[in-house]
Amino acid sequence: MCSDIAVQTAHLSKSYHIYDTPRDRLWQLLSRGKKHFYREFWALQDVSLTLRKGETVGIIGRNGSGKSTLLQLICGTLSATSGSIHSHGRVAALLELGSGFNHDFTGRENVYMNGAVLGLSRAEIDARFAQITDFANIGDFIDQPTKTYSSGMLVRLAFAVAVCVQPDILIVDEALAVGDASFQFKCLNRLEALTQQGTTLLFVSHDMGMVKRFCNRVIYLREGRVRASGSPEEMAELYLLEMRDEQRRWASGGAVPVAPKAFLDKQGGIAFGTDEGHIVAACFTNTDSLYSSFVYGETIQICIQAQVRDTIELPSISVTIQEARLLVIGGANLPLQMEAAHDGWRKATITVHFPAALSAGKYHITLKLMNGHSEETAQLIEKQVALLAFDTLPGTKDFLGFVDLGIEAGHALQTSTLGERQ
Ligand SMILES: Nc1ncnc2c1ncn2[C@@H]1O[C@H](COP(=O)(O)OP(=O)(O)OP(=O)(O)O)[C@@H](O)[C@H]1O
Repeated sequence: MCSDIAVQTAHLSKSYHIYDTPRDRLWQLLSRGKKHFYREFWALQDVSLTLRKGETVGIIGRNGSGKSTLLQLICGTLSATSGSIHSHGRVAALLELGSGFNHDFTGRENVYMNGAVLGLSRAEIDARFAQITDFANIGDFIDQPTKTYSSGMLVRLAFAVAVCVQPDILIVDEALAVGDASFQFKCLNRLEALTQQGTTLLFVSHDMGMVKRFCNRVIYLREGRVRASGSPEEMAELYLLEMRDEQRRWASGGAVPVAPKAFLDKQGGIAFGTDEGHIVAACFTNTDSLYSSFVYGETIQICIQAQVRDTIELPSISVTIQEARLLVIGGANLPLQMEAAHDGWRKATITVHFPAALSAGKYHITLKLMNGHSEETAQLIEKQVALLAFDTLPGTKDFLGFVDLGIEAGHALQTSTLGERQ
């Protein structure tokens, strides 16, 4: 295998035997394989992928699409029905909560057992033990059986072992969702440090924000097969498109499908929606184009034209401002004032403005045409992903983060007043 490859799978498949009744299982035992009393179910089919050293790869897909099966096959806790897997280096995995632990053992004993499974000698675990307990931060519970741990404590200890053994490949299955916010933050920092040192990270998440923030690449599984793989932004949008499609078909009894649509920028991009309406045009008013740049404090103004079928009751436009990796910074849903109907369609033009109270950098604006006035209840008609782009140039104002919240010091309180409140 080429030296920069961490994991390679070829035509990897996993099938389960499904018995419709317990009696069928018994018949199967008695027939000694002469006849089949089961149905074959392919949880994973023909998955070929290559993960390079230091890559952070996200696996996304709806429930039951085969994500956990793939991770378990790669870390060797499940055997494949066909196909091959080659991995290079030490593989540490955080799969089902506490799955690597023997719950009659104490935390300390489990750390040693887990370390040994990962190929570390007793002396090597001794040398890392303080670092592990420090990271897990579960105090005296380290000497209690892990069956007395809360789910958060289990994940803390499992995570501490996995990251402190300096794995070459780290596999994480939604484990982070269990820990509290401060632990998640600590873990994310540690994961970032590990990948910078060359660890390959493979992780499953339903949180598209996390996937966009963390991954270099995303593999989207659907019904056990690789549906697509590519940039986190593209894969998250494709996943969303297909989820939306399913919801709309379901809500409309199959009448309204969501499909890819023409992107308004000729340079290419992602757009999808229904045939109930369109975003006809959009531009920054200062450049009359989809691109612009602003100095801190200037007003950013965009103009949007849209049209919807006259059956749409509550047409609205959602404007979302995103940073370079498309993480949302802010936005608003704005009702559209429609013109009179003409040939079954109604048109509207809206201008939207907000201050460039942003740190210097590149930003995108995603537009969504919707039916309904709130993000939760509205139905999507068209989404143009990151259609507009602008730069903000460095200003003189000094603040932290992306947005200037206008934080200022108030009048100083008398020390004695503070004392009285304690
Ligand atoms: N032991 C088993 N016997 C039969 N079917 C199984 C078994 N384990 C998993 N499956 C099936 O395989 C499919 C893939 O399961 P898997 O757990 O990999 O999905 P997933 O994408 O991780 O789902 P989720 O997002 O819900 O965790 C599912 O339809 C599941 O029901």
